[in-house]
Amino acid sequence: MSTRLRLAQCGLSAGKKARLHRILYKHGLGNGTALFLPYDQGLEHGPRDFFADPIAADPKYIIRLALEGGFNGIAIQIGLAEKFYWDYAGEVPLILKLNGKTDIPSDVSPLSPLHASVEDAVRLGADAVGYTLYVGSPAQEADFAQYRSVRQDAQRLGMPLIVWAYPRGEAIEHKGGKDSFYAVHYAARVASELGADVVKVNFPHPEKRTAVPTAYAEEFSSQEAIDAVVRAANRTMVLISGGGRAGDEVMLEKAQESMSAGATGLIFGRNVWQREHDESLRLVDQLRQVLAKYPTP
Ligand SMILES: O=P(O)(O)OC[C@H]1O[C@](O)(COP(=O)(O)O)[C@@H](O)[C@@H]1O
Repeated sequence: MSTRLRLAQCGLSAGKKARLHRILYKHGLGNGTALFLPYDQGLEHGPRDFFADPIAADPKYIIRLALEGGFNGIAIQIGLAEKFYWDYAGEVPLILKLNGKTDIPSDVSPLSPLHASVEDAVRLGADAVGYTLYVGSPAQEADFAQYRSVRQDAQRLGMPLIVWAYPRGEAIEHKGGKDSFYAVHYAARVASELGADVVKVNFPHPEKRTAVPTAYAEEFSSQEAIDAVVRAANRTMVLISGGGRAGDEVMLEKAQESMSAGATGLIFGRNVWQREHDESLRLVDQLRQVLAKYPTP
């Protein structure tokens, strides 16, 4: 289904539609696909993520990289948005991440607390908000309740809601793991059931089959798995996460399979900025070439 059709059929408010239209058609390739730059890892993982290329610790450098690379948007936390986005407001869309946590506590029962609001996003000129939902966490009940208040605010204020649907916690570790096909497939469906406008998922790994429900125990190719994930999200647009550093070939194949499955786009962070500037732009250019093959005018 084309992005425009999705926007037309989803009963979105005019505010959500206008913002999504701006992100998808006025930035990036302008063809209905999206390439986002996530930069919340300083909170989620700590400064260790910047060791590979220390300049990446500088938020100004990253925002400029997003502009230079022709990204559709940059996802950052409130502190960086307030101190750094102002200089570039409107030049590259802002996705304000509303919740987040450190990785210092164990991942047994994760919950990502809120520290910004949809009102903050409106004030800062954001075109979308991001919420991390830990699908299957023992703290899921509190997470769902917190998510509900964000969804209602986003609905009221016409702000598109992007859900980082991340299977996490003790239970999923015993059922294939957080990036098994079973886990990612389920997460995509959960985000759609819970009213996300866009869902961001990890690329599924069908080979991770230990203790998964029997329906997932047979062999699936990675293309079959990502096809099913995008279908599971139905009218919710899908973005595929980058994950930790991997080879360029692996990343390009992931991009190709995701777009061919009908994903709206990619949200690659560490694989883009954990390297020298020219190398970052070279990978971005290759990713844009993949997106250019899947326009949804
Ligand atoms: O899988 P983890 O460790 O929770 O990673 C979370 C991080 O991954 C992202 O979702 C995507 O970024 P990357 O492309 O760097 O993986 C970030 O927004 C977030 O900080």
